[in-house]
Amino acid sequence: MLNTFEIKNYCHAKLMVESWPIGHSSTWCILGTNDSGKQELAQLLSREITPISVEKILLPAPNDIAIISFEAQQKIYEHELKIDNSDFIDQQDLGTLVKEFLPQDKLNDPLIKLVGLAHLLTSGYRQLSSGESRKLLILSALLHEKKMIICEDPFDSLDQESSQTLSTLFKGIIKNSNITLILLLGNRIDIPDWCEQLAVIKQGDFNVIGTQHCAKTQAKLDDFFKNDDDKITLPEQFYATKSNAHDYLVKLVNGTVRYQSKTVFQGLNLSVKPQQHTLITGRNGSGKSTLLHLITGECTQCYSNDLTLFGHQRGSGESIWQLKKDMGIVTPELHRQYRVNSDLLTVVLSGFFDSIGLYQQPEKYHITYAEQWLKKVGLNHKEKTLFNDLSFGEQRLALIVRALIKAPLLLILDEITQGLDEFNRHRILKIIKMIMKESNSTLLFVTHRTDELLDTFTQHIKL
Ligand SMILES: Nc1ncnc2c1ncn2[C@@H]1O[C@H](COP(=O)(O)OP(=O)(O)OP(=O)(O)O)[C@@H](O)[C@H]1O
Repeated sequence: MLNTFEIKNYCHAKLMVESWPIGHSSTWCILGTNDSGKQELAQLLSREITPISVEKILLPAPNDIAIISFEAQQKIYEHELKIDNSDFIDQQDLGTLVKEFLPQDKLNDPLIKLVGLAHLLTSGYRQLSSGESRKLLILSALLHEKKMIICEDPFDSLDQESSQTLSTLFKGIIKNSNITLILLLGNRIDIPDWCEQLAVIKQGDFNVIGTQHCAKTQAKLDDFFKNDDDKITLPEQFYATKSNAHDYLVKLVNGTVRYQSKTVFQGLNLSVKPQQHTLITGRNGSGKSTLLHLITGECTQCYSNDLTLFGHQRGSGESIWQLKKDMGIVTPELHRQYRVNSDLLTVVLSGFFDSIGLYQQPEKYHITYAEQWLKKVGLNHKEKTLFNDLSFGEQRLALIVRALIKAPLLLILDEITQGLDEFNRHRILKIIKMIMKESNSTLLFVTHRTDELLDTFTQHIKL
């Protein structure tokens, strides 16, 4: 007989589940805002947390459960950094290879090609783009035939085609297998139409609200996401941003980036004039982040390229730190790298000094600005919370504020809304739109989400 999964009267300091008849081979979407308890729910399912009391808990064995989330990706990345032996072996240590994440007897499985990872089997995990690493974890869970797959915001960081492929894949697999699929979502638009059951979680309180295609369920969902349209104004610094004295903020001529035998792009021309807000789109792995890393100096091939920033040719004396004074940067890479465990206020203040961690004494006005910004994104009550104790979405918000705080000439924003719930996403998009319309800052913006292709962008680069 097949097991049917169920939880009844589960009580934990941060989570309360009265009744959740999960069933078997079922599909669930659990909706909740950032820090609503979705993370704890995943930990409940994988038995990483222990309840104060529980009446009934029937779940697959922890080994039969896979959790795919930005937190899980971050943990793997940190592990990979720890085992990196590049300094000792005198060559680049690739770390764990993509193929080592997959069952060795299934390395020819057609699913690998279908999700676009076949050409990356011998790449190291750390070399993958954010979308590629997400696809790998999903693929690994499917090929390892986990009984339950819990996936947080599965479509965040996937390009349109990959999202479609994944959705079709999930739909087919669920129909023909014994997998129970639980999607933890922060945005209503991410609910796939094939998902049967919906539940919500708010401040740790979990409630089933019904089947998806039912008017009553939709009404409950609308009520859950009801929002008093909050009025946001830009801080004064944005109106005082100096304008750029040069014709171009960025000029890349015939740009090329290669890793060993792999060419990420070549012959790429990009010029961004002041106020020429630029949208960059393209498939996973097409080189969007690499292009931004050239500009931010993270990719050392900036020196072998004909690249001019704020009128300074790269490699002609101006240090990246001097150039970074005029840049505000948020990228998945920065989020991965921000591992100094300071409190939230300190993280935001570090934006004034372009540092990871804070090594300079901030002025009083810095602190006032930081507090004002935290209030604008609803995080003022958490200013003393350690960065690592914030949810992934809250960490992302903190890094966005860190980039905005000095009202820079150039804002480099790479998939910044990853992990944000729909309230926070719309709030950030509103701020971004105001910056484009009302200030002297110029945006370089990468996204996969079609509702983020704002009409305020004046240039669109497709890679
Ligand atoms: N250090 C490296 N060595 C080898 N390959 C790399 C390295 N860094 C990136 N790549 C590869 O270069 C390609 C482009 O990566 P990049 O992160 O720029 O893609 P992207 O367009 O931003 O993708 P996504 O939409 O998934 O974020 C990817 O296939 C990635 O695996």
